[in-house]
Amino acid sequence: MLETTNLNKAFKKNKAVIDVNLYLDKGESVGLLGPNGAGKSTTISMISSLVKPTSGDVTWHGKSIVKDPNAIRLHLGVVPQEIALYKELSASENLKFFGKIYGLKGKALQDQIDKVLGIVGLAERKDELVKHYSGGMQRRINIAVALLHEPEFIIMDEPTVGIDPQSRNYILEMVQKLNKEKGMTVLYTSHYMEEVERLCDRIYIMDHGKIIAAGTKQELTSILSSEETIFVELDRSYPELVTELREIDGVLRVVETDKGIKLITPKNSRLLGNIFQAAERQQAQLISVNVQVPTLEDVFLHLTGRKLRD
Ligand SMILES: Nc1ncnc2c1ncn2[C@@H]1O[C@H](COP(=O)(O)OP(=O)(O)OP(=O)(O)O)[C@@H](O)[C@H]1O
Repeated sequence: MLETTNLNKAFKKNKAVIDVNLYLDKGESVGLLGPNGAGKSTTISMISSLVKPTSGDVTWHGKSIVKDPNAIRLHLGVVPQEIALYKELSASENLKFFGKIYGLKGKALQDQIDKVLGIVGLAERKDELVKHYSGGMQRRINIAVALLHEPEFIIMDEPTVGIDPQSRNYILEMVQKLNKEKGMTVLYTSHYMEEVERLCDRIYIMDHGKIIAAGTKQELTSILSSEETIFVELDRSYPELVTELREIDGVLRVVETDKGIKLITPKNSRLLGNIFQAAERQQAQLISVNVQVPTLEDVFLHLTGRKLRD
C-alpha cells in the first residue's frame, strides 16, 4: 500500500534520513522506534508529503506522492508531535474549523465531529475551551482532528510524550481499536519500546537516520537468541562496577539503567560468578540478579551499544 525506496533527506550537511526502505500493507500496524533525533519525524514528514526528499521515492498504491502529493492526502490522517489546536476555542469549535478545511460541512460535518469525539472519549467535555484541558485531553483532540475525514491510514508521531499514564493508556487502547476493529493502517513512531511492542505487528528500528533492524517483535528479539540479558539490581549507581563488568571476558555489552546494570552475554556463558566477584570488589549492594527474556530495548542495545533513551 505504501512503500519508500532509498529515501534520503539532508538538511545542509546533516543527513537526517539515509536510504530508508520501508513498507506498510493495508491493515497493518507498524512501529518506527528510535531515540530522539534518529530521523523518525523527518521520515514521516516525507511519507505524509509535507517534506520533499533529497532523493528516493514514496509510493502510495504504486503512485509517487513525491510527484503527486494529492494521491495520498485525502486518505491520510497525521497526528503531529506538537499539539496543533486553537487553545482559545472549544474542542468542538476546533473540530468544526479543521473539518471545514477537509471540505466537510452541514450534517456530515456534525456527524463526523460527534463520531470522533466518541472515539477519543471527550463527547461530554466538547464545549470546554482547549486551554482548560489537561495535556492528555489536548492530545486526544489532536488525534480526533486527524480522524475527522475517516482516513484509511493514520500516522502518529509520538502521541503519548509528556502525558499522564491514564491518558497514555487511553490513547494506546484507542489506537489498537482503530487498527484491529476498524482496519485502519497505522504508522506509529515512538521511543518507548513498550508502546510499539504492544501496538505494532511489525517494527522498524531507526538510529542515526538509518533503519538498523526490521521485523516482528519475535524476529527482532530472536537476533538475541544466542545471547542472554543479565540484570543486576543495585541500591545505587556504581560507575566503577560498570567499568569492571565491561572488562570481563565474554561480556558483550554493559549499560547502566535506572535501577542497576544490564549485561548482554553469550547464552549459558556462566559469568554469574565473575559478576558477583566484581560486585564484591566494588562493595556494591546487590538487590537481585536475574537472567531476563530479551526485549526490544536489548535489541537496540545489542545493535548500537546504547540505551534507546540515552
Ligand atoms: N527542519 C530541519 N532543519 C534542520 N535539521 C533538521 C530539521 N528537522 C530535523 N532536523 C535534524 O534531523 C535529524 C533527525 O531529526 P528528527 O526530528 O527526524 O528525529 P526524530 O527521530 O523524530 O527525533 P525526535 O523524537 O526528537 O523528533 C536531527 O539531527 C535533527 O536535528
